[in-house]
Amino acid sequence: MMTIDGDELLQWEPPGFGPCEEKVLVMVRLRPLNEKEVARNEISVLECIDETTILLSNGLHVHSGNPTAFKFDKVFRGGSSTKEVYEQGAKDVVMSVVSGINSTIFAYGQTSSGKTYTMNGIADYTVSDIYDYIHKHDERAFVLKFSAIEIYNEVVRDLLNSDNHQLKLLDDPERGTVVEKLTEITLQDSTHLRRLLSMCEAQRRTGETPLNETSSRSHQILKISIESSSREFFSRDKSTTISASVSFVDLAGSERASFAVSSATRLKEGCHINRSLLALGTVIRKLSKGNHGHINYRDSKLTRILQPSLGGNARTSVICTLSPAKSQVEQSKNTLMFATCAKEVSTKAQVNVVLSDKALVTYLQKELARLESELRSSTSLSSPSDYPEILREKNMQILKLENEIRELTKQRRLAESRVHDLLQLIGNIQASGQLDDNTWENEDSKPKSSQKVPDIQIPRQSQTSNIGGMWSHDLVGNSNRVGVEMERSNFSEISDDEVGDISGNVFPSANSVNQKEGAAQLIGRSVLNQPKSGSSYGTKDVKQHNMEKPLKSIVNHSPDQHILGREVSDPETLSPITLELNRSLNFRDNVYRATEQGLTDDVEQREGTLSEDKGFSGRRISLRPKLPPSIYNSSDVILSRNGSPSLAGSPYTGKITGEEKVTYKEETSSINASLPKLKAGWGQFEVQSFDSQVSQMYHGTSEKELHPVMISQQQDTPESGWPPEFQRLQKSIFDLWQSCQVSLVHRTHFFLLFQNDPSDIVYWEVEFKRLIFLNQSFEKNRAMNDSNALALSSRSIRHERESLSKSMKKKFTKEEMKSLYLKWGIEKHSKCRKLQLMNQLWGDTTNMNHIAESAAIVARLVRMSEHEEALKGMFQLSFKSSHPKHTLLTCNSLLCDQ
Ligand SMILES: Nc1ncnc2c1ncn2[C@@H]1O[C@H](COP(=O)(O)OP(=O)(O)OP(=O)(O)O)[C@@H](O)[C@H]1O
Repeated sequence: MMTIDGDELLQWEPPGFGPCEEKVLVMVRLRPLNEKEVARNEISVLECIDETTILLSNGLHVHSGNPTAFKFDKVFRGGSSTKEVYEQGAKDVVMSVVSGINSTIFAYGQTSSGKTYTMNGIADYTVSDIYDYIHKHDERAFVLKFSAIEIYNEVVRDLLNSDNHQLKLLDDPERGTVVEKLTEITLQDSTHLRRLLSMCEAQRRTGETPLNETSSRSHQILKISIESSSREFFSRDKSTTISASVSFVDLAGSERASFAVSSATRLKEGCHINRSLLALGTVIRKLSKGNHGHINYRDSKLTRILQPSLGGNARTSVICTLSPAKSQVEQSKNTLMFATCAKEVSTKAQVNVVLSDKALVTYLQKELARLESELRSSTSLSSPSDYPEILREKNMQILKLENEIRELTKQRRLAESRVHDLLQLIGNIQASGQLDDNTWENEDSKPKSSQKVPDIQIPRQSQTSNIGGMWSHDLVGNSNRVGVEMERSNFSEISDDEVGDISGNVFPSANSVNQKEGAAQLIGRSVLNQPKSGSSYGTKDVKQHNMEKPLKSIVNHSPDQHILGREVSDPETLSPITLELNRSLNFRDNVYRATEQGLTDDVEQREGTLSEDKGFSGRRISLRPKLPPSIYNSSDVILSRNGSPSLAGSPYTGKITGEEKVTYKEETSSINASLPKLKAGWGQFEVQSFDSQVSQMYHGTSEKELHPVMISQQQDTPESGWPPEFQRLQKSIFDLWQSCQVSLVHRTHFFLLFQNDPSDIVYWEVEFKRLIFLNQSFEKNRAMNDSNALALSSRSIRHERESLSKSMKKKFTKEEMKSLYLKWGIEKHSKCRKLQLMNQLWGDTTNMNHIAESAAIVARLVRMSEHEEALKGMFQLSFKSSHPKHTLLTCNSLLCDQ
């Protein structure tokens, strides 16, 4: 048995963090002869001869006859106090609860042998120790809850609710058997808990039997649940919440019915008591044999409820109480037999870790890193000089994907031409006002009834996501997650309906379609929802053609087909980096979806005070995260997450605390401090000169015809030794962000993410190219005077600013806000000061301090400041080879890291 005490508790973890198999701890407690027994001149037939052995004699006296010795983990003689029983046996098991391990302690024995006497004492000492522990560990926040039931005549009752209702047992796939509608009270302090314990004692069914005037006629289960997490806002432990419960089970007397019975009521009780104890005994006996087979926990409510403690994931201890009196020798023998079987039962104790969303993201990141490192293990490249090699390798992968794209493009064309035919047909049908067999021009073109037309697939609305207003469309679709993503608002040529996943539903048989509605279903919303004017087919045709244009324009934006120095031979080939980025963002999208539910929960918790039932967010590591479908837009991401998507707040939060409000100054300085790292990193990374590329990328112009922004930047004096190429590129990006009205959250994410690793330059390049495209799209909209498209993008950034301004109050203290207004020159009595501030952010693209401060403010508002790496992992955009420690991504390492 492992010893856990005091401060070591939180560091304790079972070997390998996985389940730790251990035997049930079995103790025997002998009580002294009571007054009645003494009065009857009873003699003692039981004696503890050492700390682990008890002798039972069938004869007149324990030393006469032929005593049988029974050995247990611990035996306590009549004179032992309950304190000794607790300290020397029970404490070790019950206090596992504070380290996240469920534990259970049973009292088993015949009536009047001292079960209640022992359990009350043990519960009392446990309460003291738990609260002692909590006081010594004020770096962690604890939430304690209490519930209590009794099982009387196979009926479960809530001891904290006096209405006597019968409670149902439900089977929960994740939590096992749960008691429905059970009262669970959040504890304030030890006095509160003791008050509740007395209340349960008063509520419990007792009755008079010949052996015990206040005999407990029911099985009582008291349960204290403890959840704890670090109080520190940025603590490494914060992301891990541990949660466990300790149960105190005081069973009803194990005597035979006839033995203690004095009335019909007692007889009925005795039958039920015996039935459940018999089921308990059977379960224990089967478990003790090791060869488990089917264990029928469902034979009684008692065994159903106690299932986790019997061979489950709890640490379990059984205290068998005995009367030494000769008159009860048979009952004592039964108790000792039960104890002997219980000794052989094993459980698999396990730390119950509840992962916060943040920890879940970290976990997924690490898992990803591990998988990536496995993939790369053949090359094991690590130094910056190896980056070109990595790039080459990636290019190879990209070429492979490009081939796939070509193949899929062919397939799409084929499908389109069939859709074309079919639409024409439907056009005819619509024209004739009727869809009947005559519509089909000839028998061959008419699909047979109940026959599918397998290779015609309907374009359907693609799942789009628009996180922070960016990266919304996947042009190729889910089956081939390679495509080009671009900002929805700036890509007005493509509507949701057009951006399709060609792997839609298989066409239904034509014969089943005999009405216009049928036809509408047949060709799908994306086609029939076209404007009524003109032929729907014609419109679709044009739009399908347009759909290809952006793809081509991305490829063709550089006249000589150079993308990052790689020649692109096929005009349909996409930029490798675009492809890589897309893959990353799809991954990010998935992670966001996976965490969104928890994040929303987190927000709910922040907004209200901590309720009894919602003390903690987060998921148990063993549970699969639910993946609610979600479509993001820039305002959603800000409003619903209450912060950056990867930065799900604390697993345990009531209201935002003062600690949470990390000062704005700290954030700004941390961002400023990290800028030199980029500078240093630049030197190590072999980069091509961007000057020529950059100039060519602006509308295919030569260096002489630079964009005005670039020209002005070229005239700038380089600041503090930054490589001028990078400065120019970065400033161009800042300008383009501004002119393309790119989401502030995106700018901040990007700016904060890509500044520590020399290889990040690649992403700046990619971002630049993407922005060039967006800018062209913008220009086109302007040229076409497409006020709708332009208004849409302005609206989206305005919404974002409004959303950010709304969250300012929560994220900044009044003083901080005041000093921000002062600093940013916002008049004291002017209106909408928060919005004014938001409108200024990211505006001065020539001033690096302005940029860093803007990023710090936005980061603070969406809580992303210290998590660049986490976000980067989510974007899956690091070329860094994984650190070896990441390869051992087990729960164990996760916990250790925390
Ligand atoms: N170790 C002990 N030392 C002194 N008195 C004890 C001890 N154990 C039990 N007693 C006394 O014996 C009496 C019966 O104890 P208790 O009610 O705990 O028995 P029980 O096993 O719970 O009985 P039942 O199953 O009928 O509820 C009580 O008055 C209690 O104070």
